[in-house]
Parts: sequence; C-alpha cells; structure tokens
Amino acid sequence: MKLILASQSPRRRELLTQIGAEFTVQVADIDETPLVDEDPAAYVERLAIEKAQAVARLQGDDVAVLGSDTSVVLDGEILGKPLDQADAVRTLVKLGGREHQVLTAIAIVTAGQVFSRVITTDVSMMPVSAAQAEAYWMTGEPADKAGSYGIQGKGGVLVAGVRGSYSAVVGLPLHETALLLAEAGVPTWLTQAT
Ligand SMILES: Cc1cn([C@H]2C[C@H](O)[C@@H](COP(=O)(O)OP(=O)(O)OP(=O)(O)O)O2)c(=O)[nH]c1=O
Repeated sequence: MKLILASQSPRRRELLTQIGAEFTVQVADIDETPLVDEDPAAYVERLAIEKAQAVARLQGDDVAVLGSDTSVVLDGEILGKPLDQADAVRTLVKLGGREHQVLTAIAIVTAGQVFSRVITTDVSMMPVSAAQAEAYWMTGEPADKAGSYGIQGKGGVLVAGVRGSYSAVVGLPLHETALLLAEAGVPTWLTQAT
C-alpha cells in the first residue's frame, strides 16, 4: 500500500523517515479553527483526520494517508501557533513554571477506513520572564510551533521535564505511529522484522 504524509512539517517528514516507511508528501490545507467549546483531544483528532481526508479524497484505492496535529493545552485551553510576537511572549510566560499537556493526534485514512489515536505528553517548563520570552522569539523558533516553543531546538532549554512521548511533542509519536501504520497494513521496519 502506498503511503502519503499529509503535512507541510519538515519535522514530521524526518520522524516518519525514522519509522522506516516509504512515503511521499502532499500538503493538506484545512481550516484549523476550533469549534465552540471543542474538547482539546477531540479537536486534535478531528484535525488529524481532516488533514488526511483532504489528501485521501484526491487519491485512488490502495493508498493510506497519514495526517497529524499537535496542540499545547494549559488548564484545558488550546494554545496553537502564535499570531505574533506579543502572543508568543504571553503564551511562554503563561507556560513558565507550570506543567502543560502536548496533545498529538495521528490519523490514517485508507479507501475504506479511518484509524486514529491521541497521544498526551506532560511537559513542565521553567519560569520564563518576558525578557527571556522576547529573546527566544528572536531566535525565530516559536513562529510556526504550537505553544510557541520547539523542544527540539533552543526551546529545549526551557523544558524542565517530559513525561510521555518526546517525539509526539516534536510532531509525530514514533512508537504509536508505527503501531497505527501496522494496523492499517502499511509496512515499517518493525513489521518487516516480525
Ligand atoms: C510543542 C512543539 C510543537 N512543535 C510543532 C509540531 C507541529 O509541526 C507544530 C504544530 O502545528 P500543526 O498544525 O500540528 O502542524 P504543522 O502546521 O506544522 O504541519 P501540518 O499541519 O501540515 O502537518 O508545532 C514542535 O516542533 N516542537 C514542539 O516542542
């Protein structure tokens, strides 16, 4: 079965390569506005499915499309990508000194089925001053990332602890994605070995 990654994210491309699946990439452009009172887990799952479906719609049979979404959640509030510098600084100061959840959903859409999972990781961040948040904004990292930070870059300095899947925070959980691909019948190095 042919696999397509429905994502513009270079990080997801790298992580899927680590899983050892052969794939091509097609970008899905969907509206990422949360519904009124939408539960964060339901939100990320819906988006992952919609991204995969947007690409699957244009394909024939014998194709599996993988979509994914990552959001940062603090006290039940969804914190997506920052609108601008002020928004990023506000978000980082708010996350500072606290534990938040990173929710990553993965969805695989085939001709007849939808497989999906939501993975939650707890991340604790050191206290962050406005000046530190501004300095971090200047690195260019926060702009395209949920919660305005990247754990895999300079933002890793702000992270005091992680409980759960590190790769899910970066954008694609290696373990759970490999298992879901196996369920959908897409070979990876893991299934090829069993
Ligand atoms: C919290 C966190 C998020 N992120 C990234 C992962 C996602 O790419 C991004 C959240 O935005 P998403 O909307 O999940 O993904 P995307 O727009 O980058 O790509 P696509 O929708 O096409 O798949 O934030 C990090 O890279 N590091 C982190 O530590």
